[in-house]
Amino acid sequence: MSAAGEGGADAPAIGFDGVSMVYANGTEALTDVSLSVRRGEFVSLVGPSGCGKSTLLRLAAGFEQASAGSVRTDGAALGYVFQDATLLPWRSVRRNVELPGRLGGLSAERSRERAADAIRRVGLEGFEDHRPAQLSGGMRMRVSIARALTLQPKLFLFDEPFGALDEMTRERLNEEVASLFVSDPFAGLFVTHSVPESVFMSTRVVVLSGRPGRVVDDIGVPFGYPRPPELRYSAEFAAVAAKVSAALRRTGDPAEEGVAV
Ligand SMILES: Nc1ncnc2c1ncn2[C@@H]1O[C@H](COP(=O)(O)OP(=O)(O)OP(=O)(O)O)[C@@H](O)[C@H]1O
Repeated sequence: MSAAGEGGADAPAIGFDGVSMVYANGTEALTDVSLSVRRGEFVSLVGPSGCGKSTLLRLAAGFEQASAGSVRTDGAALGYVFQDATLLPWRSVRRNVELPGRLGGLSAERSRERAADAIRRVGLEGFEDHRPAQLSGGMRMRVSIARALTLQPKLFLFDEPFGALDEMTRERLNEEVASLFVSDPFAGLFVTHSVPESVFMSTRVVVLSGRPGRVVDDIGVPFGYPRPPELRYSAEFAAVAAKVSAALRRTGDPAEEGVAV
């Protein structure tokens, strides 16, 4: 059972309480997950492949209904960035980014303004008239982030958005998303298979067990923002990453081998 759009001024942007999820074919994806994320918190979800990370995001977005427990949001605007940029190939960058505003009933002028602002925030000024095929993978992902930004999300869901990118591009995009978070703190829920990425981005890293996923650890990351790129090479950073890796090892699932450390 789930209920969305409830809670007072101090309510978390997203709260899972005792959530279990069994798909119609009988696959048990999640069991008894309780977790909440407030604005100003950036929470990464890590865990073995197939442990239900994407399922949690889909529940947060209301794309799926939990089989048990409750999923509550504070009703504020939500942004979702998928693993693939999922752009319309025949539309320009500008027209891709304008799309959610138009579909959401904004005027053409307001959609244009929001799109221009979002394109500037992700550093794609000058590429407005390009089509997706004319962009690099990293730029396509920036378009996808800009498209979500036009909704002015207070809850931002990221489903392993940078997994397909090379390391340098991925690190740059990590820094850019972190700076979007600093400039207008949303509640972030970020799925990744990369331990360093989870630590670099987050205020907390939540570790899920193998399927059916349940929370096995919730590790605070004691660094402020903005985070300099060199942070990744510090002893303090390595210590937090080691904690996350150790928690993943405790999940005892062979799929954990797929987790980059
Ligand atoms: N619509 C669906 N119907 C049935 N089973 C599903 C459905 N969606 C996901 N599953 C199953 O639920 C489990 C959890 O899937 P989910 O995609 O949430 O895991 P994940 O942790 O995000 O995986 P990965 O890390 O590999 O992306 C998997 O076993 C998957 O096959």
